[in-house]
Amino acid sequence: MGVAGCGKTSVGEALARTLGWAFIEGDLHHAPASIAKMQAGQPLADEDRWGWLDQLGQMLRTQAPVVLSCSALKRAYRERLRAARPAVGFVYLDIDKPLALQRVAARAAAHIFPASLVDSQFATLEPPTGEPGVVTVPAALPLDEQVGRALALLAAHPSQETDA
Ligand SMILES: Nc1ncnc2c1ncn2[C@@H]1O[C@H](COP(=O)(O)OP(=O)(O)OP(=O)(O)O)[C@@H](O)[C@H]1O
Ligand SMILES: O=C(O)[C@H](O)[C@@H](O)[C@H](O)[C@H](O)CO
Repeated sequence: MGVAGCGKTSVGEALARTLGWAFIEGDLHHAPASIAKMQAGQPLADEDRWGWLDQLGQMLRTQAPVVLSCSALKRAYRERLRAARPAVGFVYLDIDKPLALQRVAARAAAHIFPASLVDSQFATLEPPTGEPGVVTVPAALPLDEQVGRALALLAAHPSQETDA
């Protein structure tokens, strides 16, 4: 979990590969209207995200063990996923705004998400610090170290699946 550009896809895929688990790319399950909204430079609102979160929650419930990439920016969004799958764990990829902007701008031409929306991601973000079943991983660390830290969460909570 985390804002655009924090590394959800990169870390999630690498973690799933290491574990031999399936990987679900949360961005592929946004409604077409939500994709269009982001492409038009408008941030998603709660109403755009509830149905998407419920769909992802159902996938967590039925396809576990699995690694899912999902922004899950607000506590209420994470609670929605926890309600669907109580054993879910979260890998919070902690990134600062300059690095997120740099990463999102670098890939803007090939991606649904414009750099102009990065500010809104940080405005929406409620960091999960202090919530149970969360590991915070700096987004600037090398990938293999990030995977190692995510695995440590699973070692501490063996029944936990991971939402990167
Ligand atoms: N640990 C890392 N070190 C250096 N670069 C990274 C790291 N993780 C990801 N990146 C780079 O940052 C960019 C964004 O990564 P990625 O697409 O995985 O993030 P994301 O959170 O899934 O983004 P989004 O949700 O906006 O699609 C990519 O160009 C990726 O190669
Ligand atoms: O909740 C959201 O606002 C979205 O899920 C975004 O975070 C993006 O889809 C993603 O990060 C960009 O690729």
